[in-house]
Amino acid sequence: MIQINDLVKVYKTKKDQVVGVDHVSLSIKKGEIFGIVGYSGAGKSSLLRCLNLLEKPTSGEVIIDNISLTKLNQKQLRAARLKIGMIFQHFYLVSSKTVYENIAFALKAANLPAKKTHERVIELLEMVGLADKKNVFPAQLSGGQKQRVGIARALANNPAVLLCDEATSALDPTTTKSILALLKRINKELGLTIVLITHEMEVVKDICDRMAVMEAGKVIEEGSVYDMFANPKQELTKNFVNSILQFELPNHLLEERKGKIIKVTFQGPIAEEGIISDAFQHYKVKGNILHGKIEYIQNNPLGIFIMELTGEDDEITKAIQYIKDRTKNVEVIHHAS
Ligand SMILES: Nc1ncnc2c1ncn2[C@@H]1O[C@H](COP(=O)(O)OP(=O)(O)OP(=O)(O)O)[C@@H](O)[C@H]1O
Repeated sequence: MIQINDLVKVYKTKKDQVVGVDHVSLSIKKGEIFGIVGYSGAGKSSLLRCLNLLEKPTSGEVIIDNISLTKLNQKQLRAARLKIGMIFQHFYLVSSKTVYENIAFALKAANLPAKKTHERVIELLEMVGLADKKNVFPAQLSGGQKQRVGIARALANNPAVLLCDEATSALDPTTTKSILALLKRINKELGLTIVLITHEMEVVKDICDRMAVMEAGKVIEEGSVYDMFANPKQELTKNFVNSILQFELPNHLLEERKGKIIKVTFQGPIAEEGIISDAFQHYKVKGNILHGKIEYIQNNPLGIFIMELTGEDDEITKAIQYIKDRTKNVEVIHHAS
């Protein structure tokens, strides 16, 4: 659906040049929700804005729905852009127009008869749950409602792709959840491909199917959201995952322990099985859970437990092996000295 080939964006300033996007290649499938995460300055906005050519790439190619956007002339690009909706952190609604007019304005380029425009605006307002707000001005809306107008406007021309630029970053956690639920619903109902950029891993965990992590203009890791949570490889990805799974134990707690401390990650349905209690039954080992959590990522359980094992060294080794054989992911994080 979206193919990004060796994309580079260099900003030239008077004195020097800044690389915003550094040789990025990505494939985003039709109908998926793809998240791009990274800290400030990583190049997320630059990459997203290159996807609809709001920023002109310095080199490389962007192909959407088999059309190479980077090869189009201005007129062709204007037509192609109608198929790419975009929403923003700060909504960018026109303050002097009502909700209805803000949405109708987006339909201007489509040159629909007035009746059709009216029907479409009403349909969009219903889709985003704002039918009763059609005559109010943006200043009278909450942040979440403004973003709903932004979504309705972005969907006006039936786009195939929706680009979301930190769309929930200005919203409180409850409103964020409701906007994410709306995005998920339109993704399912309309088969819309969604690309979102965010610095919040929670957003990715809630609605994305796959994700990429960016640092210094480059994509340093990509994969299914579940795999990235279960088995992050790069330090930065681990930091993002830890921002949700927060499993750092205080040093003094580690120092007070007498046994071996292990971190076990259970993937998929296995998280629901009693592997640990089985291990304790089979071997003369006592376990003390120091931290534990089961997260559900796209309805798949991912269990992470940190525990102290005490007993004979030999028995502990066997118990660890028993758990390892069944979970594949056991890490000894501390030995008592
Ligand atoms: N118009 C511009 N002119 C010059 N440099 C720019 C411009 N836009 C972005 N940059 C630079 O490109 C790099 C990537 O910025 P970008 O805004 O894409 O990152 P980001 O990950 O989206 O960060 P943030 O979340 O803070 O927006 C940064 O070093 C930034 O300073």
